[in-house]
Amino acid sequence: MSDLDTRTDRTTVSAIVGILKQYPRRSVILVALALASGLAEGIGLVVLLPLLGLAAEAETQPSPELAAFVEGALDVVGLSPTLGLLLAFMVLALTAKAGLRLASQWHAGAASALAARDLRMRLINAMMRARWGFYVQQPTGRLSNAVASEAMRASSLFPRTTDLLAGGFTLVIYVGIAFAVSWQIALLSILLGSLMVVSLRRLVSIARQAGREQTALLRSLIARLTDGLYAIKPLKAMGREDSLQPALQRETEELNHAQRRQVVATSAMGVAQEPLIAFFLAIIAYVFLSVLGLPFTELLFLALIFQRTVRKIGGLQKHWQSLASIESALWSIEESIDAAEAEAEAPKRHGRAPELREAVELREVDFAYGQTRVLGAYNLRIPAGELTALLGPSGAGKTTIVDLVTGLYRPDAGEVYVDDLPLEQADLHAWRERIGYVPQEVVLFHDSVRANVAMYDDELTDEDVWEALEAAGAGDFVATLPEQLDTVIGEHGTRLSGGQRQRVSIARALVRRPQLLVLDEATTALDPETEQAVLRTVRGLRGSVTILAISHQPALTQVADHVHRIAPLDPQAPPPDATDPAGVTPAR
Ligand SMILES: Nc1ncnc2c1ncn2[C@@H]1O[C@H](COP(=O)(O)OP(=O)(O)OP(=O)(O)O)[C@@H](O)[C@H]1O
Repeated sequence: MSDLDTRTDRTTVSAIVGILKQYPRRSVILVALALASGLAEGIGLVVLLPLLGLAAEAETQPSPELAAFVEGALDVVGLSPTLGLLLAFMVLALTAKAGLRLASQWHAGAASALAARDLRMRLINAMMRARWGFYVQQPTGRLSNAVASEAMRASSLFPRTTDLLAGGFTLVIYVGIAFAVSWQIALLSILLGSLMVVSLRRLVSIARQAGREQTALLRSLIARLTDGLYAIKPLKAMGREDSLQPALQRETEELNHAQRRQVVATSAMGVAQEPLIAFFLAIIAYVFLSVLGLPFTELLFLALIFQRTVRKIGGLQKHWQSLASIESALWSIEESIDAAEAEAEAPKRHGRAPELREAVELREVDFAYGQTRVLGAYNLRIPAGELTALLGPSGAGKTTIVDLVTGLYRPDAGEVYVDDLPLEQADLHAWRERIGYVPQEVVLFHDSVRANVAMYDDELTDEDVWEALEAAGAGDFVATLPEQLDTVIGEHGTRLSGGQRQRVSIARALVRRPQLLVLDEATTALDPETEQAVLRTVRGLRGSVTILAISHQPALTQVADHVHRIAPLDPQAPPPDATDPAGVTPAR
């Protein structure tokens, strides 16, 4: 389950500290509210003392000093400790405590939503800035899961941390009161409370482990499901959807078990605390009444203090358990953010904006995917304003060349130049803004034709979109669609034919009038007539637009100004010399 389990710096404490440090102002407010509500609860308890004094003989008063302190405090403001006043005070204090808890929870809820938003935005921003290589390594479902479910689970660390702090403060106040009443009962509360924590600590680790398993399983399940849905058509067509099901079912079952274990551990914690506290109370009552012969009123108050203090200790353990069960969601989303940030490209507007006037050139470029060498000292010149065709068998490295030209990959050696500007020193974003790219696999959104062509660029008008559709040979069929530009084309454009999808994709590449148009097998799905029409349009763009086209189709070679043939590198062969292994054949 990756390094979620093994990184020793990732503890519940570091999760709490991390989240508090990230929101210092909100944390201070939350801590102050927690403190105030703890105080209010403490006051509610302390005014019980004179009440008991009123109810019983003064000498059986459990803590005469504390009672005298309350009476003195009331005296300062000119009030005497009557039954009505004390009861009113208690109700007021407990109401104030409830109000403060409400304010604290409201604030924690808002903070939690903020934390979820921030985690999501950090991941989304890091993903958008990441190199192409990052996406190649990631199942997309994992990232979707991080944005949707992990951010939500991780953000609830904030309110749970506040609950823990509030519980901690109240405990400190209770322990203080307990000491003021009787140091013996205070020590007993701490001792037996700690004993309870130690005996139930296994339930915390069960919840933590179950939380980790859920995080890992959700990650894997959503990634698998996303992949499966992407490929659902061939799976269905071949009756193979069932082959996907066992793994999905297994993970769903495991998720169910992990979730159940967490629920059982959480409820067992609450359930197990009660009898333990009752057992402790019974022993205390027996010892105090029968052995020490304490009056009942005193025992009542001491038992109340003991029970409240031990309950607070138990409450802290419950909050701790609840934090432990979700901390893995934070580690998982942080892991995705770190991975994306480690692959960050140079920031926008960094370097010189390339002006393509002469040519794009690959000079002595070496490139390998890990151990797979694809290009060795490769040279290619794509003259500005002309149509260059790149031919070669499958796997020869044509798409890799396109990815180097667009700066999606960096060469291992050699360089890509735009005129005389090495891409290394260029403003990559500005360069890509000048590129129109039609990928081998058409990727369309479940949205309107307009959105698919303009790609949500508000500066593009409907006229721009129609013009691009006409140029791509798509104007006629879009005009016949029921809602024309507003027609929603389905998931991945499934409501269109393959050729229609390809034309929409070409229109998308043309709509911003690129300087460099890259067509990666862009006309393969078109009938010969449409292909000819599109190629005529593409050819007509020469002069203002530089075109790099990859194709197996002879049609392209007939209209290209230059045809380059590339052969796959022999993995056994020594590194090639500086001559172009592909050979360069001017076609016209
Ligand atoms: N991300 C990657 N990781 C590892 N190897 C890769 C990766 N992408 C491509 N390759 C390998 O690099 C080689 C060149 O791939 P590339 O896609 O550039 O070929 P191509 O000429 O465009 O092929 P086709 O005509 O089939 O699209 C192939 O052997 C391929 O298996």
